[in-house]
Amino acid sequence: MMVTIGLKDIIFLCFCAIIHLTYRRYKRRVLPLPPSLPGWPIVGNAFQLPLTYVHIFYQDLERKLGSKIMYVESLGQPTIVINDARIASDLLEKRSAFYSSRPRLPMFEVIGLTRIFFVILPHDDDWRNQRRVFHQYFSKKDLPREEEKALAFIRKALLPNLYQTPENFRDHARECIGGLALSITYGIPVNRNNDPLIKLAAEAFLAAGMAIAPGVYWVNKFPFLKHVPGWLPGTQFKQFARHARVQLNRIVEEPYQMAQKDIKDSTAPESFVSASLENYKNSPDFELFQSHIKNAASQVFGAASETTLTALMSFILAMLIYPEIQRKAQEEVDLVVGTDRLPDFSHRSQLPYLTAVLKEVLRWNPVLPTGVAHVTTVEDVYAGYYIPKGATIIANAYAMLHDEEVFPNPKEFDPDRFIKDGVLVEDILDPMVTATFGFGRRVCPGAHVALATLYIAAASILSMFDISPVLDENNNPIKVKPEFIAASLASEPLPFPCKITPRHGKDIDGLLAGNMGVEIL
Ligand code: HEM
Repeated sequence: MMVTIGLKDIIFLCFCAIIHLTYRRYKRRVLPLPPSLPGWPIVGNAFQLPLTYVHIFYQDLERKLGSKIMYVESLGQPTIVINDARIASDLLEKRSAFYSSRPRLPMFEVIGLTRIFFVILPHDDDWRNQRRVFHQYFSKKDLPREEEKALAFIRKALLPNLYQTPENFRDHARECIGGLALSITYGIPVNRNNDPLIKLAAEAFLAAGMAIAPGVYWVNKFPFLKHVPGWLPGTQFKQFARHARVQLNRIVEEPYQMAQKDIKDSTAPESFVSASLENYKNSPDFELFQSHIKNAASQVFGAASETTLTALMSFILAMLIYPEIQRKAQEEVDLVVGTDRLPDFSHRSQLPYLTAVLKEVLRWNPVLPTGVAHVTTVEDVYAGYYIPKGATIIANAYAMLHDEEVFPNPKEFDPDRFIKDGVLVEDILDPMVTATFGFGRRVCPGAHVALATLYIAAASILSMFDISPVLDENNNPIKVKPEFIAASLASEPLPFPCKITPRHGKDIDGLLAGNMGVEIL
């Protein structure tokens, strides 16, 4: 059927367009932006925004401006900061169709790898396809498969290593979590100690985390800096970017090629890569999906390692600083598990105090305190405020989880916020569900895997070891102040001394029988 458009229709369309444009201009002129710091002409607030502890700066800004939704601008780039979980949910979840893209990351452009990791992809088809591939494998109903692997890595790698060389606890935690991520993703053999891919990944993903973090690099604030020649003073970020490109390319390619070889040789156990390739092998778009699978795999490896490690290190730090809470959690584990077995996943639902401890770990030191920024794809109005199209949205998980009205005395580590008379309370914001893992369509799709890993690591450590302060030369315990990395996406605790010793009355050799001496997992 032919549709003819007459002059009347054209006039009507023009009329609608004029009304629409006038309304947009009206909104922009009449509606205020959210409360903001006064900025300078052209640069806006660029010089007022810090490069470190950005989440704390925005928490303080809330007090100055008296608002949990704020506006800052850097060289014309608008940013909306949200310090409240309900507002974040109203925008990032209820209006997720328009709040789910990602901002440009000039530092990643300098590195030259903007299309690989789907955490930084805009809200487009490549992102949709990679996220779909991810969900198909890591669905909640398949969690027992990941739990089994996590149990094996904790028992065969983390616990024996902590028993043999406890002073290297941070390296052991990194190797166990990294190895687990490598194994889940690629199914390739992993060395219990000094695996070269885990070492490479730690460096490469730290570099990626710094390139994504809202502070850290001036080029993310002043994108024109990426055109400045690398020989000029002050452009070390360009050398850093070259180095990061090589490392990130290697971490995308090397484990994937190893997995493919094992699949060809039929020696590969099931993994995200092998199952996903099998799943798409008859698809007419197989080649396209092969590249999605390779990229999504490096994303899984990266997203799972640094984050879960940060949560585990926060747990160890909290147990060190709050020994009475550690004792209470150990008593619960002993009561449920007994002293002659190791915890497994069947005990999880019977350990409410440990669950409260882990919620408090995620609240006390949010793993990604400023989350991962979203970006708006249309202009919008919220609570009478104008939200521009293309605005960066920072959902400040730290401010939400340290809100004094919800969590009195927020710097104190206190699991009793989440438990009353031995029962988990339900009428409080739950860090296992809200803020920690982000919001809306971009919410972390691996949260269930992360929580399972954190649970089994924490329960196993509590059941076997005491975490206590190192003694100084006068035999006095060294007091550790909780301090966290200032300039990265993940808030990893800074190195701290601590003693990890077998618990009195536990037959550690008996408990670990069959798990010791496994060098390749
Ligand atoms: C304690 C550990 C973890 C924390 C705190 C965490 C947190 C987050 C956060 C805040 C985001 C961004 C959400 C948003 O944009 O609103 C994210 C994204 C993501 N996470 Fe996690 N995560 C953790 C572990 C994991 C694990 C174990 C996996 C994989 C098995 C994973 C896979 C991903 C992926 C693939 C994305 C990108 C999602 C997208 O952009 O669509 N994460 N995570």
